[in-house]
Amino acid sequence: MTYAIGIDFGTASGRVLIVHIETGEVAGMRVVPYKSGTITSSLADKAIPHPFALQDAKDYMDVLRAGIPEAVKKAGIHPDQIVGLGVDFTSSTVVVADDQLTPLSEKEKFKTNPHAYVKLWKHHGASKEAADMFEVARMNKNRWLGNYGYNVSSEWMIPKVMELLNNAPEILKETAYIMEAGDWIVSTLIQENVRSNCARGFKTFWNEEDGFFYDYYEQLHPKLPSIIKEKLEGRLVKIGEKAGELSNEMSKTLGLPAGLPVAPAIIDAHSALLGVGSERKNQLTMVMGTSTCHLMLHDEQKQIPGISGSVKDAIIPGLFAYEAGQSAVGDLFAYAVKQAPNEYTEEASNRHISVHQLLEEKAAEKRAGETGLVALDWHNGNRSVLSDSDLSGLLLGLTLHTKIEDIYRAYMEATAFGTKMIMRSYEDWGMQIDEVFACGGLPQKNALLMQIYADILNKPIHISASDYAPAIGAAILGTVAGGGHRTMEEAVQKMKQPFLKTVYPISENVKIYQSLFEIYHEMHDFHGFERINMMKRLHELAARD
Ligand SMILES: Nc1ncnc2c1ncn2[C@@H]1O[C@H](COP(=O)(O)OP(=O)(O)O)[C@@H](O)[C@H]1O
Ligand SMILES: O=C(CO)[C@@H](O)[C@@H](O)COP(=O)(O)O
Repeated sequence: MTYAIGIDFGTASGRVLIVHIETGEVAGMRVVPYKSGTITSSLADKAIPHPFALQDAKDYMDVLRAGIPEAVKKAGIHPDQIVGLGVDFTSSTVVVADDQLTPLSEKEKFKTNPHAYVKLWKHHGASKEAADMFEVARMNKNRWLGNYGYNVSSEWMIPKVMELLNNAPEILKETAYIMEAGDWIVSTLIQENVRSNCARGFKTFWNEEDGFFYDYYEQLHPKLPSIIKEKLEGRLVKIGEKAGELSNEMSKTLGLPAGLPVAPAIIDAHSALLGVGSERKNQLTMVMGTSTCHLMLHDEQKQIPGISGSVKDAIIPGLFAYEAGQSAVGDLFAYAVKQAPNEYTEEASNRHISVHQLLEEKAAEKRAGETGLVALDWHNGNRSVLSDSDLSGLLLGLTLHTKIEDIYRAYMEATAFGTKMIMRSYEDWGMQIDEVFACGGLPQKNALLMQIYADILNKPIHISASDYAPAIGAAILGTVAGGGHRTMEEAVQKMKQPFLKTVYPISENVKIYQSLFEIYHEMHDFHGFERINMMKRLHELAARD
């Protein structure tokens, strides 16, 4: 058996890869876009509230049903040659399901109820709940939040559970399981309610020693502890183990052997670390797509303010995985693309290139600093280092001569400045960064972007040759679950993807960007003033205890 299946569920599509377990070569692949995409305005003409970002779980099943048989066919292999299957998923992407694992959105009476649908990581309907949770922790000297950057994000699972409790009791009543979408897929494949330690550790305030923080939940809502017990529990499976075996029913649907070993789900960005082979400390990996996640590994746990968190064994057994992030990166560039004038869209269409590519080309004609613009990239809030989804973006320096490509460039620079803030936080807390890796959909699509990042971070950046590092990581987990390699380390060494190239900083640009970063920093501190002060106070308080 020489192949593994890795399935990466992103924000806009799912990607199924068939990967050779000795060489990491991708033998077959199928990308399946989600039919309903991200639902933000209405369900069957019924308007939904503004900050909602929903998906239909049916689209995930289509990725399996359409993607797996086609990827296997493209690879030209027999299903018996497959050793195991792994899944990675965006997170916290939350499914509510009945006791048969059927999502409640499939029930006729809930067809237009937004709370019955999948709540995507970027769903901001739980902002109030996240703020309330933060306040309760603050009143308790911040006791539970140290390993989560001293913050609560509305992107996480528990605020979303609280949102259901406050706004959708009718849904909660019929919900047997509240699940990470990754766990839901794996549970559906093996027909058993299982939960992976990766998303559970990062998104639900859980750790292996203490379990869930029930004393915290009690203070949030009297009903919350029992809801967590009833609907979030399930057999725990750790990264590097086997979750179970493909059920007979799913084997028929997917054309795969019954009993095929299935790995526990891993968060998409975390999986990418395995795919690029960044499995040691002192390496920073940027997974750049709709959003960016900044991952590191370390042998100690440090309570770094403003990051998304740190969890033991979440990526490589024995090491703490650290995550920080920016909640709008590709999305921010898409926002600029939408504002491009007709003449630009026509030019792009005549030349058979995307508007992104056209804007990149035009932006590359300007030198560093030439646009006179500095932007703050908080159009979808700030994930790190302030963790406040209500913060908004800024654009400074507009004139009547400013063109859309200037703004596009300013946004690229702003996201790189945001990454520099994150890098500084890691370094300030003794997490030395010797190497920077970039993967995800963006690095290969936009060469200017990566040069800007190298110049602003003032570090060489190794770019993965694969756009699909998370799916490779998932295939690595599938291989290990199926016994194709004995250890994670062995599987990573055999299956990791090569680098396409390394982009080096240009010293002239580095100097210019150092002064622009000072302006970005001032904008950051000015616009994030209240949040920064609150975090400083919390941190002092925690340090005194
Ligand atoms: N040439 C480009 N330059 C910059 N951003 C791009 C380009 N083409 C697409 N994008 C952005 O890439 C994002 C999708 O990234 P990708 O990694 O493919 O998906 P996901 O984040 O769902 O895993 C979208 O937000 C889109 O706006
Ligand atoms: O938040 C996380 C990981 O914790 C990501 O799943 C989320 O940023 C979505 O990632 P994508 O940009 O869709 O790849």
